[in-house]
Amino acid sequence: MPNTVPESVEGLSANRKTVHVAVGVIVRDGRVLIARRPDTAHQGGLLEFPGGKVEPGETVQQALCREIAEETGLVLTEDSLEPVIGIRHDYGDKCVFLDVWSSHSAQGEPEGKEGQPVSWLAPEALKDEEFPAANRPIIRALRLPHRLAVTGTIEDAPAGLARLGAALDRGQPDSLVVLRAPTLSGAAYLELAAAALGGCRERGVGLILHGAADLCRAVPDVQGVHLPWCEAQLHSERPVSDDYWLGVSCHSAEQLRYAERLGADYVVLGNVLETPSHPGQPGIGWAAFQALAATANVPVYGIGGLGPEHQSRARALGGQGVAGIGFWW
Ligand SMILES: Nc1nc2c([nH]c(=O)n2[C@H]2C[C@H](O)[C@@H](COP(=O)(O)OP(=O)(O)OP(=O)(O)O)O2)c(=O)[nH]1
Repeated sequence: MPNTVPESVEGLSANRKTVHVAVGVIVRDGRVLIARRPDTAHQGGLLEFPGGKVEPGETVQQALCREIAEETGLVLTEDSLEPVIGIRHDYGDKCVFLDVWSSHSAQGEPEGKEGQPVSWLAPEALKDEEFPAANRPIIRALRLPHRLAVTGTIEDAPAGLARLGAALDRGQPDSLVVLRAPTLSGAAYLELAAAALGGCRERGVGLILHGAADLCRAVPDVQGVHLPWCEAQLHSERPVSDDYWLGVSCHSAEQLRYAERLGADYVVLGNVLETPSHPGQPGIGWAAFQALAATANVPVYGIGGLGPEHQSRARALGGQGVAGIGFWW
C-alpha cells in the first residue's frame, strides 16, 4: 500500500510529529463531495475533502469510514476505497500526511453533521486557492487520467499524423496524449502538433506537447507541455501558466524534488520494467517505483514496459497510473 506514515520526511520538521489524516474523495456522477472547514479549525474557512485524523490503533481505511460517517452521515465500506495519493505538507504550525482515498459507492445523502456546508463539485470546478495549500496535487490527481499515452517513433509529420489518427481510433489513450517526436525538426514538429491538435479535439482527447516549455507559445491551444529532464533542469520556476498541464520526466528522488519545486502537475518516472526501446537495460523495478512514489507530492506515472494491465498495481503502489507507448501506438 502506498500510504504509510514516514518516520522522518525530507522537508518536514524533524522534531514535530506528522499528523496522519485520512482524506476522502467521495465521487458520485462525476462530481466529488466538498465541505467547508470551520472558521476556528486549522486551515479554517477553506474548502476540504471530508476526513480527519487517524486515531491510534486505526487503519487509514477505518478512520476514513468513521470520519465520513461522523461528518456527513454517508456510509462507506473499506473495500470500496481506492488509493488516490499521499501528500506530506509542512504548514509551519503543523505537519500533515494527507492519505487520500476515493470511493464511488458511498451510501446515503450527505449532510454537514457538524454544521459545515457540503456540496458536489466537478473536479474541473475545484479552485486551488479555495483549498489548503497541500490540496493542489490532490486536485491534479483527480483531473488526470490513470493512463497517459505517449506517441512512438514518428519519422515525418504526415506519417505521424496518420499513425496518431489510427491509434486514437483504436480507443486506448484515455484522455491525454503526449506528442513525442524528438527526431523531427522544430518546424516539422510544429506542423505535426497543429494538425494533431485538431485530430485529438475531434476525439475528445487532450494534447500535450513534448520538448521545450515555450512550445505552448507556438501552439497556444494545446493542453500542456511535457519536459524531458534535460529541459526541466533549465528552469528554476514553473515555465507555463496554470492553464496548461506541466509534466516532467524524472529518474531519481532528486529529480522528483526538482519537478515539485517547478510546480509540475505530474511526473513520469521510470523505466520501471525493461522496454523494447531499451533492450538489455533493466528497469528500476516496482520496489523502487513504490519507494520513490511514496516520497512524491505530485501525481507519478510509471513508464517503461507498462500498459493498462499494470495500472492497478501502479496505483496500489502510490502512483497515478501508467504512461507508455506500446499499449496504444
Ligand atoms: N479533512 C481534510 N483535512 C485537510 C485537507 N487538506 C488539509 O491540508 N487538511 C489538514 C487540515 C488539518 O490540519 C488536518 C485535518 O485535521 P482535522 O482537525 O480536520 O481532523 P479531525 O476531523 O480529526 O479534527 P478534530 O477531531 O481535531 O476536531 O489536515 C482536506 O482536504 N481534508
